[in-house]
Amino acid sequence: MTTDTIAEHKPFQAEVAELLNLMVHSVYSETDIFLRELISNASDALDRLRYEAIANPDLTADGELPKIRIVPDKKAGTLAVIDNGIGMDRQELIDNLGTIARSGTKSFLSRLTEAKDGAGLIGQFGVGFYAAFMVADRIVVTSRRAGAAEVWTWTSSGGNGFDIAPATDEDAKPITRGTEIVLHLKPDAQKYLEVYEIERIVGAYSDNIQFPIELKPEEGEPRQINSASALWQRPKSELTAEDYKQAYRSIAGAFDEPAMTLHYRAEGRQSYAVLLFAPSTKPFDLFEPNRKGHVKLYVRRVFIADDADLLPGYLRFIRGVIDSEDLPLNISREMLQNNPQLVQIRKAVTGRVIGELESLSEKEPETFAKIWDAFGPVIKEGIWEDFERREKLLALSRFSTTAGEKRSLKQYAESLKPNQTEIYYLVGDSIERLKSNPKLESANARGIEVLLLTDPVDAFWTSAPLDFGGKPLKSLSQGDVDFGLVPLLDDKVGDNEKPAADEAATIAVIKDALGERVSDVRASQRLTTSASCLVAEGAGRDRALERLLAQQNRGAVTKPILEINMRHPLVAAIAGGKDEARDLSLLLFEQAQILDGELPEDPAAFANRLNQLVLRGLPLKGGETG
Ligand SMILES: Nc1ncnc2c1ncn2[C@@H]1O[C@H](COP(=O)(O)OP(=O)(O)OP(=O)(O)O)[C@@H](O)[C@H]1O
Repeated sequence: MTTDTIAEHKPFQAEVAELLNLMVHSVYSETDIFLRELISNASDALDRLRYEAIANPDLTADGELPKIRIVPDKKAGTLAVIDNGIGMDRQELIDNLGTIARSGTKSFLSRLTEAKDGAGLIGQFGVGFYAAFMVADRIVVTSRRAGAAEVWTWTSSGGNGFDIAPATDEDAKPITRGTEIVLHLKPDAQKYLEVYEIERIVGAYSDNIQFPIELKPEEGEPRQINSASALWQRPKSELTAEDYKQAYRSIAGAFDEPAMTLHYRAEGRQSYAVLLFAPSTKPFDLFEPNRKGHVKLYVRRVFIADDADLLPGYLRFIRGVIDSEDLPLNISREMLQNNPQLVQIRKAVTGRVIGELESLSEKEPETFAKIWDAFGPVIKEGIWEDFERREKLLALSRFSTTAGEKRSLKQYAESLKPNQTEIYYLVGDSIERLKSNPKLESANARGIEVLLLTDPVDAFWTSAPLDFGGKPLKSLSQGDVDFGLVPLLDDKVGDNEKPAADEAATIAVIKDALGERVSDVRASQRLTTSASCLVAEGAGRDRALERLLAQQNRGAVTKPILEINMRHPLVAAIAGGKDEARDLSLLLFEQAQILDGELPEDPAAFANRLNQLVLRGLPLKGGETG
């Protein structure tokens, strides 16, 4: 160790600099969270030490008990948070406190810059250590990696980077292992030196930290200010809703209320305690490509991993802890992957979570609606992925339909029309656009309910063969539909009328005009008032899925089928052998594209054609329809 502190100066990664800029010019009222973040880091460091010491007991051979200590110093205007955890060496200080490795940081930062409710967003992202710059204008971190001789000091005043230097002997001596973080508080943050303020914040955010948190007042002995119990190990009967809320906030680092809490102990072939929560708001990274879960694995109260795949990807929004009594403590990360005990736990807990969601949906539909609004699109991934639980997940799903909002398939099944044997849906970009889609006309005329699906994931899960209660799910933009046996609500409307044109002749003319643009032209069962629509082959992909895949360059769009309404005057005009038959045929095709949210291949030619027809003041045969 040297007392010669030649500091090396390093810049922050661009994202950190941007984040710090936001922190320093903070507009957030919730500055309290800085302490929660530092305590949470200290607790992680103690967890990691305990974990590493399983393989390397020397690390904790000194017998020092794990703890976190908070030391306010009014004279110096500093607040210190000290832990005797794993610590950081020089490189770790540089890497961990100079960069943000998390994916999605850039998009988060731009949202943070725009958002009014910054604190809520910070909670979702967990800016962690950097939150301390909301209250401090200078931060000094002194750390000794457990087992190492060297102690390093990291110093920064925000903005233009940090200095890293060997700690002076005087600074190094008191740190046997772990990290000391000294915040030089800004003038307007001096309140954080008050004992009652510190106690209040720890009580609110960090009471469930498993390690003792001690407060060392300027006068008197240090005393513990949290309850330091593994709450999930305590019996349910001892715990209040408030306890659970606090536990959720401290385990998940969240600000919202849990919408669902699941706490139980499994006994039998395996024993483990489970404490899981469903948040009531959506985190920012829900749709990040790496779909990691947030359930922490403990073994006999020792933290093992927070990415152990304890639940399937479609339940990745669930937060909490699973604490096993049977797994070996020295289980390695590689072993976690295929451990048969964990596979069993995963299966059982997944079943419990889904069961709990089911019963919540029945007993507290409004609370369930919150979860569904935030995470429905994620849960629906499971319909596609989890074959075994497909029917259960379908039953859990809620839909916007032509009959109302938040409808379940059970409700749908209860309101089937006479002779209706299928469950119908339509996939598209927006509810408004779907509602005006001509493919709904014939279903509407019969009062048949149709699910209107607008989440991107809907195009995928619907491509699996699905049925609910023995009724197949069927797309209204794919294959044939036959509503023939379902009576019309008002049998004077629409499709009981006699076709105005000769079907075979009309279709031949249109086919000739459209050539390669379509794979077929057919008379439609779907339409009552509109002239035409486009559908996909029954056996192929739905048009919405094709469009989505084509946008991502993952597959070519196949040719659609043009369906025409034989009772429509435009169609009749084609059959009338008018000179305009070709233009009218193209128009039927292009209209249908536009109604599906697509652009005609040649918009200029389309506009031109339309203008020509309007100018000619084409006399239409039959009555005017919509
Ligand atoms: N007291 C500490 N002891 C040891 N390492 C620490 C300590 N504080 C921070 N670190 C290291 O610095 C890293 C960055 O901390 P930071 O709080 O910014 O993010 P995080 O803890 O990884 O994420 P989050 O705050 O979202 O949980 C941590 O992952 C950890 O490796």
